[in-house]
Amino acid sequence: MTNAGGVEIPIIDLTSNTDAILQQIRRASETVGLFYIQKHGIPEEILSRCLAASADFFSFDDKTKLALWQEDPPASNVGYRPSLDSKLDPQGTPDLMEGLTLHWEDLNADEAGSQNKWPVKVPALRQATLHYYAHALELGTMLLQLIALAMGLEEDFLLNMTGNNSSRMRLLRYPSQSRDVIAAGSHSDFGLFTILLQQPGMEALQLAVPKTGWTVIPPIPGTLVVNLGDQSSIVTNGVFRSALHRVVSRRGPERHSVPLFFMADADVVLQPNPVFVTPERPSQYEMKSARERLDERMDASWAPSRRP
Ligand SMILES: O=C(O)CCC(=O)C(=O)O
Ligand SMILES: [Fe+2]
Repeated sequence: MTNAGGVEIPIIDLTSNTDAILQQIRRASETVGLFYIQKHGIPEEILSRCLAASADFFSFDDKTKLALWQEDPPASNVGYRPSLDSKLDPQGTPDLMEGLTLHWEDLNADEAGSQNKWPVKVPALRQATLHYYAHALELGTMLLQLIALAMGLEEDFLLNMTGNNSSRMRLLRYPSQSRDVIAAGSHSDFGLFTILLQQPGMEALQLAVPKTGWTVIPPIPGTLVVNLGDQSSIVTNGVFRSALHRVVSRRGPERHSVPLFFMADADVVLQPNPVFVTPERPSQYEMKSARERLDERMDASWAPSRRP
């Protein structure tokens, strides 16, 4: 457990007994929608190499980065977007981070056929990010099963929603700051859950905790953060909470992070599982496809295209 402003956020040891893991996932998911995992099996150097290659990419000039331009979704969901191009909180100020979005491809597949946009000037980026992606997908598969069991559903319930691997990874850089600012607006993630790799030593992520308010979720050595997204709330009719979070950049150097979003496939119809719907608790969500819901959220948070 770590105590964040009076709230207990578990650090779940993934090598411990399954019942203990499920109990901790369930409790965290019903209260704050976020937990840490440790002994997750991904070697430290895979994480640090991914962050280092990402930092290397972002250090290049705008021309190099803008060559990887991501068209407005839904036309495209891979590529580069500069700072101020999204409003994760549609009522807030534009987000300060720049980002390169990737989707899964096999490292051994021919790069020429890749749907990702890779910078020719940073050849090491592909290997470093896909290495981490491969490990994180394995971990994500395990989490899909554990979270489904923690929901009281069949082990394969969430896995079956993600058969096409609609996951997305984003490499993010937050610029250095001369004062504390909201760098990514308050939001919940759109998918089932997110595995978040944070740069060691930099406190910036904050979680809205009921009755407590914004609480820092610091990077803890040897751990990764897992936060639930809206699709997990929908499946459980609101019993599992999607974590409301934001990023506050502190005065100081730039920061890097790598969220990996696990999402239901676009054609999956999202609705509460019947076990969560009772006469006392009718369905709180309209039946819609994952694609429809994603498009709605993207439309709301995507600032008008500023392609230079
Ligand atoms: O950079 C972070 O720590 C969080 C980023 C985030 O919340 C997001 O991209 O959805
Ligand atoms: Fe997020």
